[in-house]
Amino acid sequence: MTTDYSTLVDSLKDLCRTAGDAILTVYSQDDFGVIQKSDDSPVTEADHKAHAIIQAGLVALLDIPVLSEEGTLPPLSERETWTQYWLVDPLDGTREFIARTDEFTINIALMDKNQPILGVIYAPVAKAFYYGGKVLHGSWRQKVGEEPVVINTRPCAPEGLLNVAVTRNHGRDQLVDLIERFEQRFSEVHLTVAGSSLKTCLVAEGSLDIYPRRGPTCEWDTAAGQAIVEGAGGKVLNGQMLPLTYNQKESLINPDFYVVGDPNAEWESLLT
Ligand SMILES: Nc1ncnc2c1ncn2[C@@H]1O[C@H](COP(=O)(O)O)[C@@H](OP(=O)(O)O)[C@H]1O
Ligand SMILES: [Mg+2]
Repeated sequence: MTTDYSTLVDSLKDLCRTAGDAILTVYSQDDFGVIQKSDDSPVTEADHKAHAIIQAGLVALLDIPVLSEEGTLPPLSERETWTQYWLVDPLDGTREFIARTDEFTINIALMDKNQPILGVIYAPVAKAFYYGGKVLHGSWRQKVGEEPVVINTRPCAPEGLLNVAVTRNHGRDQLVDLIERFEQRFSEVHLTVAGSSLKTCLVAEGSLDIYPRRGPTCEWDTAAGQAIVEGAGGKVLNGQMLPLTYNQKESLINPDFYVVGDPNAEWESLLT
């Protein structure tokens, strides 16, 4: 059976809207409960509500396994048998949600042979979608109620400005050396702080050049963004300058990675 990816993406956007509204209902409360998970990261009622809506909605769309931050993690022996699966972060940027910065997202990736082939990211406060991937032959940004706009990454030249996406939270100390190297190579380096997968979206739409991430993240934090940035002409590289891999080990922790808008720029000497 062939999949109609354009129809599928429309349904994914509807599902994100529904989950986003549930997240915003919690966000509008003066006081919502925050629980610390075993990895010491926070989780709220909004994460759980979004997870339940997305899990049920995805299975109804395409009945393949769902791997979600708020679901159960099957052992690798079971996950290895999957040819396709949904990889989901129902609320990426929970710390942003708790700090009320508005910069949190829903992330849904369709994985095929352990590669993200389609991604949808939704920012509920901005009411903005980013979506795309190789099966759609491109990537787009769309505000609710408006037409989609094609997005492309931008070229990056050593003599010019380098605009770098950085996390607002822990993990910035590991970037100090790298940013010094950037400052030696580029005439000007500008840092843009943003929460969640929005950093990858800013590279995908050509607003920024690179999002370096050192320190732990999980596969559901990167998969949808990777599909989108690849559809827009960029790449997500590990420290060996190879694409990130998925579903290859028991743990879903990513290595350090670099989202680059211009894959032809001379990154290797800077990043390795
Ligand atoms: N110690 C840790 N282990 C695993 N992932 C971590 C982590 N610390 C941060 N992250 C990941 O970084 C994401 C947030 O990135 P940022 O701070 O740049 O917005 C978190 O997403 P969640 O909010 O979905 O948990 C989480 O997945
Ligand atoms: Mg999350």
